[in-house]
Order: sequence, then C-alpha cells, then structure tokens
Amino acid sequence: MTDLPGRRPPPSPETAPTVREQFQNLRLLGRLLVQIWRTSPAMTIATVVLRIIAALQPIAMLYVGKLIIDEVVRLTGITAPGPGFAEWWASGVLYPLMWLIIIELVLVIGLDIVNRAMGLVDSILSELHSNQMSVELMAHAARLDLRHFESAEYQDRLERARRQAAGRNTLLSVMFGQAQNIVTVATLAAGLFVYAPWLILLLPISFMPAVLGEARFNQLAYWLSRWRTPERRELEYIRYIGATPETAKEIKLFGLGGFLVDRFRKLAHTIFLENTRVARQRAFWGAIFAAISTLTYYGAYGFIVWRTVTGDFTIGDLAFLSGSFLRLNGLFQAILLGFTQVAAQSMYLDDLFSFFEIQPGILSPEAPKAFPAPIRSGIRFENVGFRYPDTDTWAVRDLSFSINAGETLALVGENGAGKTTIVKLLTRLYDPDEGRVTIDGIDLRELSLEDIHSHVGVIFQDFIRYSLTARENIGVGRIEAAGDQQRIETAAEQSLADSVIGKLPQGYDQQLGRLFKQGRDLSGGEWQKVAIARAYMRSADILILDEPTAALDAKAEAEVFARFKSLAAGRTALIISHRFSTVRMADRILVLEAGGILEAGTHAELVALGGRYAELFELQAAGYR
Ligand SMILES: Nc1ncnc2c1ncn2[C@@H]1O[C@H](COP(=O)(O)OP(=O)(O)OP(=O)(O)O)[C@@H](O)[C@H]1O
Repeated sequence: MTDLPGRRPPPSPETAPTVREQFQNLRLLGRLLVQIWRTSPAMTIATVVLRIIAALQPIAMLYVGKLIIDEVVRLTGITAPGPGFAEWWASGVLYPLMWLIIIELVLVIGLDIVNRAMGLVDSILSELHSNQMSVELMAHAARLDLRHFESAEYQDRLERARRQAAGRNTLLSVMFGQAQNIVTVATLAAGLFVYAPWLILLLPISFMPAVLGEARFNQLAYWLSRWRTPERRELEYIRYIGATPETAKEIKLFGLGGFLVDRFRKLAHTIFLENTRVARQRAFWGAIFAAISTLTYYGAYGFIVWRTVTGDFTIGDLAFLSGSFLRLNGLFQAILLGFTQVAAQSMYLDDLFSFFEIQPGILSPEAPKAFPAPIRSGIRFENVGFRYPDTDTWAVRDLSFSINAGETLALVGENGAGKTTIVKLLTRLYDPDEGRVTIDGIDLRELSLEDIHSHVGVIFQDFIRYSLTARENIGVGRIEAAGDQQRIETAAEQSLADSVIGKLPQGYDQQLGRLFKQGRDLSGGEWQKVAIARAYMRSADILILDEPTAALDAKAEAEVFARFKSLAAGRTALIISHRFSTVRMADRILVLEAGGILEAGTHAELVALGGRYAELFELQAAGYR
C-alpha cells in the first residue's frame, strides 16, 4: 500500500471488531453520560427538559394541522352565513379555526425558542465537559510510570485519548438529539398505530439495511484510524522537527527540508488514499440504502391515499398520516445518521476510557515507613538486576554497591554502561527486576514516593529547558517554594546561575527560551547552571547530578563542583560525569561496564591499580598535554 520503508499494510476488515462488538461499545455512552452529569447536573437537566419539549412538538403540529384541514373541509360544507368576511366572523363559526391557527403559531415560535436555548446549553455543557476531560487526562497521565512514557504503544494510546478528549464535543449534542428524535418517533408511531398498525412494520424494513451498512463502514473507518495512530504520530513528529527552533539549525545545515516535506507528503497521501477508499464505498452503499427507504415510504403513501379515496380516512387524516410518515422517514434518516455518528464515536470513546484504565505500577505502599532523615548508614544496591520493558538484555545485573551516608560517589563508564539506569532505580522511576535498593536498610518500595522525591534532588543530563521565566525555571525545583525569592536567589548563587540571571535585561522576570515573544535563549552551559539551581531548591538529603556539567566550560565546571562539594558536605551525593577533573573530586569512584561494576576505589587507588580507570584517565589527561 505504501512505498515507505517499514510501513505496515492497512488492516483487513476481518481483524476489525464486528458490528456486535460495535453495539457493545454503546455501553460506553453510559459512562459518558455519568461524566456529563458530573460536569453540571443543572445543565444536563436543562438540556433533557428542553429536548422533551422539542420532541413533542412535531406530533402536536401535525395533529393541529389535521384539525385545521378537517375544520376547513367542514366549513366548506355548511351554508355561508353571508357574502363577506364580516358576516362569517360575526356568526362565530370561524372561531375554532382561528384558535387552531393561533395554537399552531405558538407551537412554531415556541420550538424556535426551545431550539436556541438547547443550542446554548449544549455548547456550554460540551465545552465544560471537554475541558474537564482534558484536565482528567493530564492528571491521569501524570500518575503513570516513566515506563509508560518510554513506550511507543503508550504514546499511541495517549495520542488517541487526547484526540478524543478534545474532539468529542459534537457527540454530546448528537447523543441528546438522538434521544429527542427517538421520543418524537415514538409519539408519531403511536399516532400511526391508531390508524394503520401494520404500517409500523414497514418502518424497520426501510431503515435496517442502512443501519447495518453504516455501522460496518464506521467500524472500518475507526479501525483504519486506529491502525494509523503510529503514522499520525510520525506525521506530527515530522511536522514538529520541520518547524521548531530546536531543530531549525540542523535541518537547515543538513538541507533536510526537502527530505522531510517529501516524507510527510508520501505518508499523508497514503492515509488519504485509504480514507477516500472507505468514503467512496460508503457513499455508494449509502445511496442504495436511501433508495430502499424512499421506496418503502412511497408504498405506504400509496396505501394511505387509497384508503382516503375509499372514504376510510378523512382529508385531515390523509394530511396527518402522510405528514407523519414523511416525518418518520426523515427522522429515521436523522436517527440513522446520528446512530452511526454515536456508534462511531463510541468506538473512539473506548480509546479515551481505556487510557484511564492504564494503572501505574510504581506506587507508594499502603503503610509507608518513615524516610530515614538524616540518613545514617547510606544507600545500598543489593544484587540489583534490571531490564527495560520489552527488551531481553539486562541494563544492569548483579549490581551490589553502597553509597555511605555523607559520601560523594562518582559513576564512570562508557556510553550505555548503565549509569543513568542506576539513577532511575535509585529514584524509583523504575523498580528492579531482581534484588533491591535500600536506604538505611529500608527497601525503597517500603517508602512513600513523595518522600523519596522530596528527599532526593536530581538533575538529569536531558533536563528540561522550561519556556518560563528565570525565576520559575528555578522555582519549579520545589514547587511549594516557587514564590520564595530568597530561596531561589540562594539556589542560583550556589549553582552560579546568579551571574547568568544578572546579565538578563529583566533579571528573574526574564522569559527564557525561544518559544514565546520576548523570550531570551541561553547558551547550553547557562541553561545547565539554571537547571542545577533547581536541584538546590530542595534541601535534599541525597543529591544526584547526572552529567549536568557537560556543557560547562572548564572554569565554570571546576567552580560548580567546588560549590557542589561544599554543599554536599554532610549530604549523600552521586555524580555522573565523563570528565575526570570532576570525577576525581569524589570520595569514591565506581567504574561500570555493561551493567556491572568493574573497579571501585578513590581516584588515587584506581590510578594506582592501573586498570580501566587509569587507562581512561590517562587517555583524557594526554589530550590536555
Ligand atoms: N528506556 C529504555 N528502553 C530500553 N533500553 C534502554 C532505555 N534506556 C536505556 N536503555 C539501555 O540500557 C542500557 C543502559 O543505559 P543507560 O542510559 O543507563 O547508560 P549510561 O551509562 O547512562 O549511558 P550514557 O553515558 O550514554 O548516558 C543501554 O544499553 C541502553 O541502550
């Protein structure tokens, strides 16, 4: 289907859910209704009441219409009270007709008012609901594990759920409109039943084929769209890398603009072709099914006309019955369309609700132990083994070491040796598959996550450059203290970010990043100083710096670490760095290789050992000679 590498063929209809499964999806509407009710009970009641009023209007109109016609027919049969309108009026025979016309007028004006009020209530309710959904979605996503965010499958589900949260606005009015139409149909059908019961039987014949046909196409369209989620995310991604300040430099210099446009065009076109194929089939079968229902209508119409000719029905009855049959037919079309929309959208609702069913696996225990502050003995990794989900190689295995209380430990090792993984295990972003990590003998899994996070200050190598003000960029390190200027300034001094902020035209109020107007970008090293200040916002017992100084110049790094050492005095600290000038300042150094420990000791001991550390140190030192 596509000439792009690695692309999958579209799904075959056999793998798609059956019509029955699709009907089952309708039960999700119940959940949706509960949510809508929760959004605003008053608005929900208002829309229901308005719709009941609107639903009864058609039968009332038709019946008044019938009475008017019958009255006119009756009046044509009586002896005229006089030649002019004045005589007719004075005789009083026109009064019933006048009242009937006034009632019809009130019904028409009333419906208009009800419809407008309904539109207003629906639009308010659906916006409120959509906002609430987005908030609940963000809140739920925030509870999930890092594992979820690092998996493509989860990203697909999140993307589908997001689309649903934002795009389900019409579902609400369609669903309520459906209920309204069904009430109208019931009243009209009851009227029809009184005159010609078996006509009712014709109705299902006229609309069933269309319902089933539409249901099938909906499900195809849904399946296609679901199947294409990875491609849609890829489209988003291509669009993103093609037009952001972060990527512009490289895209321009490598001349990748054309390549990206081409890739986007091909992918978008493939999706377009598949969608139009379904749309074309749907249009064709839709026309056939519509013709079936029209034929049925005219069959019934012929029957009613015949019964009127034979005198079984009055002219008013004819108007009432043909009008109500015509409306029923129109309503069935509307219900059909609404049903297909509701059924289609309820499938998408599954995407939304099933996202809420994803549960985090890393949770605080029911009765967490108290965090051992201050730490007395230290942190221990005991035979720790860990594999990333969906991989079969161990990122770390049989790992045992300790970081003594108050000690600064450095981790060194080649790329992929497992350094960042150790940090993720130590902060319980992941749980080990084997062994355990303890603080003062307490397994991390016995502590509350909040405690762990508030006692550990971490800055990762891929820290976030928040497009917020300088103050907020530091304040987010301890969100409860984000308004504490004194604390922010102290953290900035400790990380040397104060000199960076001092040079900004608006100081701490300066918007950083290039995303927003008046934003000011910083150099890589300057961003790092700001990020390190975030770690200092916490009076954390454990400080972790995962290669945060890579972009700092040599002088700045020496200074940052001198401060780090003095601040870390008494605190337990872990640093990861590829620079030996930094590493040698640590109290003890672990050399990692392929997820295990190769060597351990102080700088002097390791150099004396003449092993891997000595070799790597020598290599780097030689570069400076
Ligand atoms: N989210 C992930 N999913 C699957 N594998 C991963 C993931 N993150 C890391 N790995 C793998 O786990 C191993 C250890 O990675 P880790 O990030 O701990 O290395 P590191 O020592 O910090 O490397 P670097 O010096 O490059 O930062 C590597 O083989 C890596 O490919």
